[in-house]
Amino acid sequence: MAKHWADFQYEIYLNGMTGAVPRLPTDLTRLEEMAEQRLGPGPVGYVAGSAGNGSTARANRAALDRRRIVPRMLRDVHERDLSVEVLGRPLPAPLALAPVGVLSIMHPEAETAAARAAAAQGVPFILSSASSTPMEQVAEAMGDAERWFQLYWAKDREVTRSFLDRAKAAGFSALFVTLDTPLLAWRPRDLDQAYLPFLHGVGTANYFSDPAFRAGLAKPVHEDPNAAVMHFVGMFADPAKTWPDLEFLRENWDGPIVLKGVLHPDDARRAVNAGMDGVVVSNHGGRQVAGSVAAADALPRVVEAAGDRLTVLFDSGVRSGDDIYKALALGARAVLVGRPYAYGLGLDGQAGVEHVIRCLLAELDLTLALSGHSGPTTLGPDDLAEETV
Ligand SMILES: Cc1cc2nc3c(=O)[nH]c(=O)nc-3n(C[C@H](O)[C@H](O)[C@H](O)COP(=O)(O)O)c2cc1C
Ligand SMILES: CCCCCCC(=O)C(=O)O
Repeated sequence: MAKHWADFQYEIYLNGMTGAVPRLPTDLTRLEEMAEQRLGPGPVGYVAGSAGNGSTARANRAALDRRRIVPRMLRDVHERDLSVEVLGRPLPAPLALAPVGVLSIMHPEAETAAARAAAAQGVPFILSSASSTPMEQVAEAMGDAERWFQLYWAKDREVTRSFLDRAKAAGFSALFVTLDTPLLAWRPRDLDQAYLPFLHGVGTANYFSDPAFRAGLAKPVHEDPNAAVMHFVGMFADPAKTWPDLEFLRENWDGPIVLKGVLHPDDARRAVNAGMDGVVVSNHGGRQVAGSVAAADALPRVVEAAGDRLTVLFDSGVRSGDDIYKALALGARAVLVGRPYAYGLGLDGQAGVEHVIRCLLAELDLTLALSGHSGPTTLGPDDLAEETV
């Protein structure tokens, strides 16, 4: 029998009999405020912030909230199984941790603690290329657990090649290429505090440890760290890239390639033509295009365009198990979550990230069961109604 993630619920109640209550709230929307009180406005502002006046982030939430679940009754749900296959890999649940850069602003153990939490819960960890920890160290912390690598597609081809070689050698099985960040967006919350973590003594050890990156520096990183950061900022992504450039990645990566940040159905068709394996329907959690379409509103059209030719994943605004349910019902195979686990990390390290994963999946398990589903594979658009007001 598959694991019932919902058992976490009674674990919490039973622990309560000895006076113990969870260290973190089980309504994950409360984490941001707690994190801000604990960690201060700079780092949490960077994590919580979004592009422009925040309308894309709000639209992400509104698009999920507007869709309502239509539960079905009297369907045997006593045995449930949340497992799904994603990119040819069996996963215990339709969830992965999204790539989030420079996690050392949240916790000294940064990506290593988050990756350990993912491994402990059997959820894939997607490591950001802008991580504060070299990818080899993260891989070592994960043993043989499922790990995927997110690539910012650098201007310098040798840096990209070096990252791909390192990721392959470190056992990352899939490549997530982020397309929505050829430039850093206009982010007022960070601008008003003049806070960009990379320039606050944090750096990104993943780049700074890379031989091809270091070859482009006039002085070693420790002699001129700000110059190293500005070199990173200037080359981490490339606004000149176009679809034919994907050929280089296809030639240099043997495993699945997923394009992150696709919102238009024509881009999904282009992904198919370019030999890609999947897309993440995402607007980067509202952090890139101010005024963008909500990710959940874009999802059905991308799913339709992809047919069975691409694995379609989803992120942006997921805060609860019922949000995951809705994304799956709209056609996503699995969902990524970003900010909630970054706050969990900031508040309680590896345990905080595990708490976030377990809350999301317990709530998903219960929402499925209470709505008449034994697992994610039977969900479809008929399980949702859309509020029109
Ligand atoms: C602080 C922060 C840093 C991020 N860094 C990256 C990154 O390095 N690479 C990337 O592809 N996406 C990055 N993202 C975007 C996430 O992968 C994801 O798309 C987004 O967080 C999903 O929205 P959510 O936070 O509402 O779950 C970052 C997001 C946040 C909040
Ligand atoms: C200037 C470097 C930007 C890295 C972007 C990290 C990210 O994806 C995000 O903040 O969002």
